[in-house]
Amino acid sequence: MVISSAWTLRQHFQGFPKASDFQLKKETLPEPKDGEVVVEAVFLSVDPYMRPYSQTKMKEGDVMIGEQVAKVIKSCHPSFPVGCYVTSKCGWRTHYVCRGADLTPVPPNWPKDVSISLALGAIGMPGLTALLGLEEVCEIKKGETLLVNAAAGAVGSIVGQIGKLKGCTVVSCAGTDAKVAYLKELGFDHAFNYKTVPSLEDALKKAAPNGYDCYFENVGVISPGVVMPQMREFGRIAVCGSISMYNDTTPQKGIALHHSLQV
Ligand SMILES: NC(=O)C1=CN([C@@H]2O[C@H](COP(=O)(O)OP(=O)(O)OC[C@H]3O[C@@H](n4cnc5c(N)ncnc54)[C@H](OP(=O)(O)O)[C@@H]3O)[C@@H](O)[C@H]2O)C=CC1
Ligand SMILES: CCCCCC(=O)/C=C/[C@H]1[C@H](O)CC(=O)[C@@H]1CCCCCCC(=O)O
Repeated sequence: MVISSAWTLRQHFQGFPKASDFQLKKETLPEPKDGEVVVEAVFLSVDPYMRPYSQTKMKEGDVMIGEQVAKVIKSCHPSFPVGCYVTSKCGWRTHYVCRGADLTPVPPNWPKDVSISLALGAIGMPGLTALLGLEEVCEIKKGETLLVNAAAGAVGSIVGQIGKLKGCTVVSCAGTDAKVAYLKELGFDHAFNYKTVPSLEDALKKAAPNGYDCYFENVGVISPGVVMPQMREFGRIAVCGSISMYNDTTPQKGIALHHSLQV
């Protein structure tokens, strides 16, 4: 018998999420049927999308959505033997009975010195988002100048690193000096703290006097009025997210790049 603990949404978030919006519940799991497995969570992910998606895709009392890296502890599916690792969208819970068809295997040749948590990060959804945004949306090319914000985050840090691998000049910003130091460690060409620079406009101009070919927008805090005049002719903008707005209780006024983002 396996008892699962699950974090549920006690009530929809109003503004910034609070601990009291969640409730931990226990549940006794049934035995797996043919084609099913029981998984045990190893790593859970907490991602920005959960804030807006909870509003539209969850009802109060539901288990929090999310992906996890998990270990198979009981199996009735030949492709997922006991002991193998998988990624699974089974939310914030310790254990779950899943259909094998809903699981993605973590490759068995995963390097021993690389944490499997990366299957939720650089090698998972955030890394793929970075790759797709740069290659498919921005169609980035060698020699171009790329601007990325939330650059120390799961998506932004991969955006900048792919940009460097592609031979681009990477201008990055983040919200603390410690993060800016990390961006420099990653080898990004320019990094600044957008909260403390005297003028965002000047910081962007100083880093790239000839302007930007690509802008990977994660936050929604640099106003279009500042960034648009600094885009080069035929420049491309990937509006990946607008995290600074997810906790807003009233929509922000003015022109924004993110207005067509929907969940
Ligand atoms: N379109 C898609 O398919 C996907 C879009 N996304 C989007 O990409 C963006 C980044 O995601 P991800 O890298 O996973 O995020 P992380 O949680 O790794 O990083 C988020 C960072 O955003 C910055 N930030 C700025 N304003 C706020 C705010 N008001 N509240 C919280 N954080 C803020 C902070 O960095 P700092 O201190 O530097 O300001 C924070 O650390 C999000 O907008 C997300 O929704 C993510 C995955 C897929
Ligand atoms: C205005 C909201 C913008 C949110 C942008 C964002 O962070 C999107 C992330 C999704 C991306 O499109 C690809 C994904 O896998 C992200 C999460 C989608 C999860 C849906 C979860 C539903 C569930 O588990 O039931």
